[in-house]
Amino acid sequence: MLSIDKLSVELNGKQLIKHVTFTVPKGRITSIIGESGSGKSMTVSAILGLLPVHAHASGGIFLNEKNLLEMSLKERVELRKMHFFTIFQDAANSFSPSKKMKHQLFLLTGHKRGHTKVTFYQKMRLILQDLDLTEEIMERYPFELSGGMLQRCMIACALYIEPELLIADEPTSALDMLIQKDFMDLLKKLNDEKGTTILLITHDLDIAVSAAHSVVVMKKGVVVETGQISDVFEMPKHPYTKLLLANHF
Ligand SMILES: Nc1ncnc2c1ncn2[C@@H]1O[C@H](COP(=O)(O)OP(=O)(O)OP(=O)(O)O)[C@@H](O)[C@H]1O
Repeated sequence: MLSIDKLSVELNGKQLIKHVTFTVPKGRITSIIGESGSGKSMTVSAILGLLPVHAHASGGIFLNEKNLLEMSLKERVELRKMHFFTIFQDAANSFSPSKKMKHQLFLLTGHKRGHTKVTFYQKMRLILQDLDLTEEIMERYPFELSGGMLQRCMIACALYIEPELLIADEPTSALDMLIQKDFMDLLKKLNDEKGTTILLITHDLDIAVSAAHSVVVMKKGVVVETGQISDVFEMPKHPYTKLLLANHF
């Protein structure tokens, strides 16, 4: 569904990622792993069309066979709005502190889909109930909710939007252990029940192995290994993957 082909990103004469190639199959969870600075977030920024201003991307990012790098800015904004949904590390930063949750949830979902507020309330209320969030949270401000509740709100948005691709960039890093598991269970449920394709970026190998079907291992801006998670974790081929796993388990 999403296919990254020899993607390179250069900024101020420095190559930040080089010839990155991997696929994100439809309906599966694919995880990018690698230590800090390996290029995980830069790859995601390129996919989202959110690279730093002077960065230059080359190669291909194909969504259903269309190369995103050949699209106009306007087309990419539209594509991001209609087909992608992103959950970042710190949900608190995804929301404005000065607006009630109902306005922000509407902007992230119903508004994007062209729904009226009445339709939005009807649908969102049911989704929140399913996630054990009372609809009363819609009347609250983000700072009145916990980090775990805010990440659940992001899942609620994904359930509403049903995006073609959900990108979760270190979604559990700001959560404590128990809430992390809870969040990952919801993400897996979204994939199981709705067939949502997920690209999960994490430096936490436990999270990758518990959730993903396949894995992309990055080191210093390069993909060193890809494959089914069980194959890569049981029989890693690249010395860097071996080292990562040996240091972890
Ligand atoms: N805005 C930027 N300007 C210049 N260089 C950058 C910028 N953002 C990232 N880099 C560089 O790009 C490379 C890849 O960084 P990236 O943030 O993609 O790594 P990462 O694997 O996501 O790390 P982390 O897990 O710490 O987020 C690093 O060398 C980093 O220093």
